[in-house]
Amino acid sequence: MDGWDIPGYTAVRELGAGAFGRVVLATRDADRRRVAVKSLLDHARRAEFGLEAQLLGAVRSRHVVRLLEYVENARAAAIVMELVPGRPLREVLAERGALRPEAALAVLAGALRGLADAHRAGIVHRDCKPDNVLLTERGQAKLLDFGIAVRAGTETASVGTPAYMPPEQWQAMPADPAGDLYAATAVFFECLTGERPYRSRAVMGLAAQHFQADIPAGEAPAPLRPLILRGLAKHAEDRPADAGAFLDELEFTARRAYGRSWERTGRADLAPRRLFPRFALAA
Ligand SMILES: Nc1ncnc2c1ncn2[C@@H]1O[C@H](COP(=O)(O)OP(=O)(O)OP(=O)(O)O)[C@@H](O)[C@H]1O
Repeated sequence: MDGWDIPGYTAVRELGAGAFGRVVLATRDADRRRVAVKSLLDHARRAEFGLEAQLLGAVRSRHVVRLLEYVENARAAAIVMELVPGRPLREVLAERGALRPEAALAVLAGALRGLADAHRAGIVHRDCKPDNVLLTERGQAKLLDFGIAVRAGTETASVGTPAYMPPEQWQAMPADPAGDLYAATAVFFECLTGERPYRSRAVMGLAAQHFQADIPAGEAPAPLRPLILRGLAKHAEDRPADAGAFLDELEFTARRAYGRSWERTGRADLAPRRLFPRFALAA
């Protein structure tokens, strides 16, 4: 593969490319283990990339992709991760549009579990969106891409993905876990309806909608509207106290509306092997 210079790893094929790097399926030469390697293309961003690896390495969670190693030398820098056989939620939404409510709830539950573990480690993800949620073969959601994550309380310029960004992130307020609950709810809304909550094409128009527009909870199935209203509350203090508290609300609501096996039903609906036979990453 062009430009591949990560000692100890052999590239197999590209999995995805981002703004500053690319993610490659590779094998670890020592034991032939298959891994995902995110390598840096823009070396001016080495410090940020190192921080991404450090923050990812600080999170221990079944719902966050696991860091195996950070490789750095004069020519290259690479984040070596467990390979998650699955598909990005973005792809699944593009193919299917809205998901059934139980599947949307399973995605939100997985994202909240991953975020709860990140928050427990003092880290705010700041970029929860369908591109950064992988659905495993068993239909579980795993968070990835800690590229703009920071320690809670850090002040930075306003960065993020406009469609999912909470009002306080637009205002460059110190990073707060409550912002991740907002972004996860925007993703949940998209899973339920096939649309983002706010759709202005102009960035400033989108900002205004996040700040002022009525929360479009009416587009979601009636039993789930309270979750949308809580998670997309304009003010952080009106959202659930933390990801764990939001999970409790979710579980209570889901069980009442869809019965005790809502999560099993939702995950079965998301399991890529059944729905997407072309997917063969694990083979
Ligand atoms: N551990 C992994 N296992 C399997 N696939 C992965 C893994 N990590 C990343 N990918 C794939 O690579 C894509 C890009 O990953 P990631 O978002 O971390 O890169 P990025 O360069 O930061 O991208 P962007 O700039 O779009 O945020 C993901 O959407 C996913 O499809």
